[in-house]
Amino acid sequence: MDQSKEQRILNTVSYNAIKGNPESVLDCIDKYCSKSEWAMNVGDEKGLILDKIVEETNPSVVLELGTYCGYSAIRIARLLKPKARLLTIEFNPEFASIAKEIIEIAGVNDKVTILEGHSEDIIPQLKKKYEVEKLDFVFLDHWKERYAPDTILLEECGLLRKGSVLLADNIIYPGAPEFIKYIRNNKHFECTTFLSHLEYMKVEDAMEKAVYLGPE
Ligand SMILES: Cc1ccc(Cc2cc(O)c(O)c(C(=O)NC/C=C/[C@H]3O[C@@H](n4cnc5c(N)ncnc54)[C@H](O)[C@@H]3O)c2)cc1
Ligand SMILES: [Mg+2]
Repeated sequence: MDQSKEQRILNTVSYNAIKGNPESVLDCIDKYCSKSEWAMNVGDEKGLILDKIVEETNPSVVLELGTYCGYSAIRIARLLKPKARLLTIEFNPEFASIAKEIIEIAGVNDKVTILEGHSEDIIPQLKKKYEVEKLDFVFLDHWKERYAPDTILLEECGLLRKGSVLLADNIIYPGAPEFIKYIRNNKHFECTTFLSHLEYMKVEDAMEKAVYLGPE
């Protein structure tokens, strides 16, 4: 049976990237996905916006929804301070195992834990099972119609604190209209839109940053 695109991405990383060098893994994926096969990594252009917001926030505990091949997990983890950690949720077992290998090649596996399963099942377990108190930073990049319900779930589970930062990919393309409707007219969030482009394409896209202001 011929290989999947994600397996081919792992092959090119394993063959071409410098082991233990996260930048070289990111470059390798970006080159492959812009030259050979498009894939839904946040990419180099939106990646720079992600970098800046992660550096400004300097989070200790990060949650990512939608690991895919691990590109944004590596992007975030490489910027985290020594004790900080990233939990990333992925329900597709093939993607989870490919991401695990790519994250190991990048050398950031000591900071990253891949939680295999549906976000709606795992988020309620974060406090008790994964010893999370509060989330400092959440990157949303999974199915777009899950952005709003999962944001509500994070609030309900008491995982957000005053200043927690949510960053959502693709709010223009493919778009996350329910999430935008929910978050922008919500007095508990302070929103900012970062205009950019769809990864590896000339198509308009954007990321939405939403800072949680607290439950009152
Ligand atoms: C046809 C087409 C292709 C690409 C685009 C453009 C485009 C550009 C982008 O940057 C995109 O992020 C996307 C996009 O659709 N992303 C969805 C990403 C899902 C990943 O997350 C996983 N997952 C999905 N729901 C859950 C869930 N509840 N719990 C746990 N894991 C979940 C999946 O297992 C995948 O690993 C699309 C538009 C149209
Ligand atoms: Mg995306």
